Amino acid sequence: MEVMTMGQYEKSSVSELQRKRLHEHSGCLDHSFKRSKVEALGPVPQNSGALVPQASEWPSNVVVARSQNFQEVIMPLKPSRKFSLSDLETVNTSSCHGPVSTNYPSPKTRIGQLYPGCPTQSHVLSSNSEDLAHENFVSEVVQKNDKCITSGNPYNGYAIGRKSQGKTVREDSSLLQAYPRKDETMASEQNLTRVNSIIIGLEASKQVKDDCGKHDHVLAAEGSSDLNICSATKITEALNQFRKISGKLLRERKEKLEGKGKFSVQKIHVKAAMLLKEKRRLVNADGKVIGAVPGIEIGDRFQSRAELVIVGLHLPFTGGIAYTTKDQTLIATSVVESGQYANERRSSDVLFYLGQGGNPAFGDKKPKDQELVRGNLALKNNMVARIPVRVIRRCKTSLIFKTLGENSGKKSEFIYDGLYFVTKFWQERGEYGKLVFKFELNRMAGQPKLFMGTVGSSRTSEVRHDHIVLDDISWGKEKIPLRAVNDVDYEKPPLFTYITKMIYPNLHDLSMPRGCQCIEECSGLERCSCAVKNGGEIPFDDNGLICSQKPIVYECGPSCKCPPSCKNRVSQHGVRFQLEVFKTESSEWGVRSRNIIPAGGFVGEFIGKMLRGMEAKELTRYSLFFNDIHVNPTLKSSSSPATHEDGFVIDAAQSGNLARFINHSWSPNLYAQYVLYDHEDTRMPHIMLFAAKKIPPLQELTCDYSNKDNQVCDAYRDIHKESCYYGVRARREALC
Ligand SMILES: C[S@@+](CC[C@H](N)C(=O)[O-])C[C@H]1O[C@@H](n2cnc3c(N)ncnc32)[C@H](O)[C@@H]1O
Repeated sequence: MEVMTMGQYEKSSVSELQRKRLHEHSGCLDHSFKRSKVEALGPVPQNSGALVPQASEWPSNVVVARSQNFQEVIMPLKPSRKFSLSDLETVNTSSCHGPVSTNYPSPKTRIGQLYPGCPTQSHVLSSNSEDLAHENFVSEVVQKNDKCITSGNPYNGYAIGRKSQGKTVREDSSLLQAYPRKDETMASEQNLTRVNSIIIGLEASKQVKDDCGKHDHVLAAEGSSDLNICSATKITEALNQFRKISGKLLRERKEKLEGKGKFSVQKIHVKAAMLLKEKRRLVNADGKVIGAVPGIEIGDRFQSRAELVIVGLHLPFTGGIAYTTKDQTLIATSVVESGQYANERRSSDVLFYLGQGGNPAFGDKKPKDQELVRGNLALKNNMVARIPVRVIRRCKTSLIFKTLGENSGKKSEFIYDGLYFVTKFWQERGEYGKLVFKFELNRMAGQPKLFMGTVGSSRTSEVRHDHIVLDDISWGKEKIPLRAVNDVDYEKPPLFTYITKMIYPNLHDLSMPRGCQCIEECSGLERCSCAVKNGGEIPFDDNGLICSQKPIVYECGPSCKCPPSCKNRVSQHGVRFQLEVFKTESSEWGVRSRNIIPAGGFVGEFIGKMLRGMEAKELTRYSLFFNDIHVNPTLKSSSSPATHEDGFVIDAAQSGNLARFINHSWSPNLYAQYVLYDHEDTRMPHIMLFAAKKIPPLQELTCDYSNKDNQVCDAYRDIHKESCYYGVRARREALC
């Protein structure tokens, strides 16, 4: 029944109440610490009075936490139960500071975050060894068998070490995430299992099970000496040095220019960073740290990209994806969400990250398709190996940094958001009409939430907190998940069966067209029979954008000899843009894209059940019928408007796809193009929707269903004329 402390506990700031609570826990506390038997893990600082008992005397089931002032509290754990964060709730950690002391939430309870996974037979000790004493909140987990010592900073995760011949060999690892703050997410056994498996994934070949008994969370990491210096103190020092040097260089440059002419602050930053590199003052200089960087916490803010380099969080000065080589495989270590590119946030935990390359605004002279190389390949490898990547977000800030003795007037800073898993990647058409890679990154569970103030996550807006009511309305049937967002109420879109191919009437004999004989890509030359049907041309450009509207476009089909990549196969490949269903202001559902859609870009097919008009007894709000006498000669002339009974109807009420949510507008940004490729019945072509003009992200996608250009028509064409969401009937904008 006693609270044990080490070192300065007598002078500790643990309150009476706290003592009492600790006291209550102390049933199984071993009192046998003896100063004479200290086995320090390094030189002991004067003021620490560190006591580290010999292994044989380590009490079982205790935990020692360290407070802000390096005061330790020993707390008992009940035998046979796992350590719980509540055991440490009372530790006095009233304030703290970190490498960039701007935005730390109260560290209360965090100090315990190191321990939840410790097996009960382990001891959790603090250490005041010199190198640890300079780090804030460092504690150590020491295993009883005298073989493994796990030490770490509860703010950063673990540093891993081993006990060898009575000496501690510090082999730090930055591979672990910090455990969550208790008040947000309790570190659970599940979390630990996950974290363990990450490490195992990362360091499988280095696992030191033999040394460490059965505790596979104790692993030797590579680059140990580098990682050792990754402490908060080292980081703070490096940052201070950097700010000093870059400040001096900036002042000199300003003086030289005497207020005239411009200079690049970024270049000066790079120069200052290089000077520090020469002095070997950079942290994680080789960029090999995968996972959390010791000494850096979620929420740490940095003033420039150069500072990310200085602290080893993200090494390239400009590139968005940092990667390293591990076992001869490229592995991404970090990405910066700069807000400059078409990255999108699905939520605060899900990021769609644009791959690198092919962007004329950034190095590449001409837009081109992105390739699966360098950072893109690395991110893919992270996905395959389930290796997390650090995410750093650029934030718009109201903070004015007062470095250099003056207001730098910074409008943005960089904030460390934590570790993310790459969960998916795909190709789509980018802003320049070229293929780009998109990676879906999901924030690892169990990390502290990011309190970021205002964060500019995308080029257009601040972080969006869309209320996602459904992750994927296609239930995995489309290549890209199509989420449903509802910021109006909590309703989900109406249920229907999602299909990706048309359902045709049973009786109808759909004959396959004769395909072209082109072995390679089709071209507009006469020998391509599909091009001939298209009037001697391929109706799509090299970027897959449709060149002009036609009564019918003939794409190459299943009986053509050309490859699937043929330029004359576009709409049959399905949805490429990141589309979503959303609740509109009129409380109906609509569709929009999270990407820019270039003019002529293919958006989707109106899919449903094809019915003979006569069979479609009632038209629903999800019915479209063909009303084009050029396409369907069986229809009557336009002077006597055709009804749906004359031809065919696509009904998407029961079974359909995303297009069933596209609304009508008199000023649409999409148009319907008839396309044939897998059958040749002109009475029931595919209805493919293409962008009539460049459509900015998040603008509602609309189509004119009023049979305006002898196209598709919905059952409500007359209603549209009277009551349309989009106001009075406007003059239709010219198609590009
Ligand atoms: C293909 S659905 C579009 C999705 C629909 N908004 C929903 O929530 O399911 C077409 C139906 O939506 C409604 N609608 C679409 N555009 C409209 C508009 N501009 N004005 C009024 N109603 C419209 C009509 O009821 C129409 O029949």
